[in-house]
Amino acid sequence: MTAPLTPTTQSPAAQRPAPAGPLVMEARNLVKKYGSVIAMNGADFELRPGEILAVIGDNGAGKSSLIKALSGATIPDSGEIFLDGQPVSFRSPIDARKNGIETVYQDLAVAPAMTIAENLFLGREILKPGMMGKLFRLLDKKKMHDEAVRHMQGLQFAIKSMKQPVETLSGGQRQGVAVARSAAFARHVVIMDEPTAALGVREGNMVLDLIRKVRDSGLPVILISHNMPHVFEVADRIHVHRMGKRAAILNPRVISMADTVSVMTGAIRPEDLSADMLAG
Ligand SMILES: Nc1ncnc2c1ncn2[C@@H]1O[C@H](COP(=O)(O)OP(=O)(O)OP(=O)(O)O)[C@@H](O)[C@H]1O
Repeated sequence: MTAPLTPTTQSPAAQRPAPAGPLVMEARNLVKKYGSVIAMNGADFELRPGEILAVIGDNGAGKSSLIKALSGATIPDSGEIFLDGQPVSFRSPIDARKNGIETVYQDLAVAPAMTIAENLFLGREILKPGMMGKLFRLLDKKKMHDEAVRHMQGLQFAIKSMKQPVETLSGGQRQGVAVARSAAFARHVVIMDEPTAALGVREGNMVLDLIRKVRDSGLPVILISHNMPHVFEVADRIHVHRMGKRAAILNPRVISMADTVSVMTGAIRPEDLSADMLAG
C-alpha cells in the first residue's frame, strides 16, 4: 500500500440503502483500439436498477470510450453488452435510444432559440391528430406544451413558462432542460456526461438535485464526472476506470474522497481496500 486509507465523512448518499437487484445494463470485456492506442482494454460495467452510478477516471482512462459503446456512439471491437440481461449491439446512438437509453452531452445540450417545450420534444415532435398531422405535418403545440408542463412539474423544475426561449435561461436551467428531456424519453437508462461542468455552485447543485429526482423517478443514471464533490454528493456507487478497464467499484458511504482519487491514479491498489469500501 502506498497511501494511508483515510476514514470518510458521511455523504448525503449515506442515507440511502445500497441498490440491489438484477442488472439493468452490463458490459463484459469491451475492447476498442485506435491504431496502436488501446482505449478499452477488457472493460467491464454494471448498472443496477434505481442507482446513480458515477464513472470516474483520469484523463485518457477510457471513460468516454466506454460510455460511447454503451450509448451506441462507438462500436467496440469485441466484448458484450446486455440490457436487462439480453445481449444488445448498438450500431448508432439512435439504436441505443430505441432501446430506451438517453444521453445528455455536455456540449450539444439544447437549441437556444427554441422554447423549453420545443426543446423537450426536439426530434420527437407530436403531430396533430387526424389528417392535419398526417397530411400537413402540423404540430400539436398545445399537447406538447401541456406534456412539458406535466413533466417539468413532476421533476419539480421551477420554470415560469414553457414558452420561454431556452436562451433566456441560466446555464444551470438550460442543463436542467437537457436532463429533463432525457428523463422524459428514457425508458431504461439516462447517461450524463459531465452535466455540471462549467456551472456555478448554485446551478450545479440544481442539476444534481434534478439528477436525484430522475433516479428517484425510477430511472438509473450513469454520471460521468471529474467533479469529486459532486460525485460524492449523489453517487450510490462509483465505477473507477483506469487504463482502459474498470479498476474497482467503490462505496461512497465508506471510502473517502482522497482514497477514491488515489485508487483512480493508481496510488492505492483496489486489493488494499477494506471490503466495505468496495461496492461489488
Ligand atoms: N477517435 C479516437 N481516435 C484515436 N484515439 C482515440 C479516439 N478516441 C479515444 N482515443 C484514445 O483512447 C484513449 C481513451 O480515451 P477516452 O476519451 O475514452 O478517455 P477518457 O477517460 O474519456 O478521457 P478524458 O477524461 O480526458 O475525456 C486516449 O488515449 C485517447 O487518446
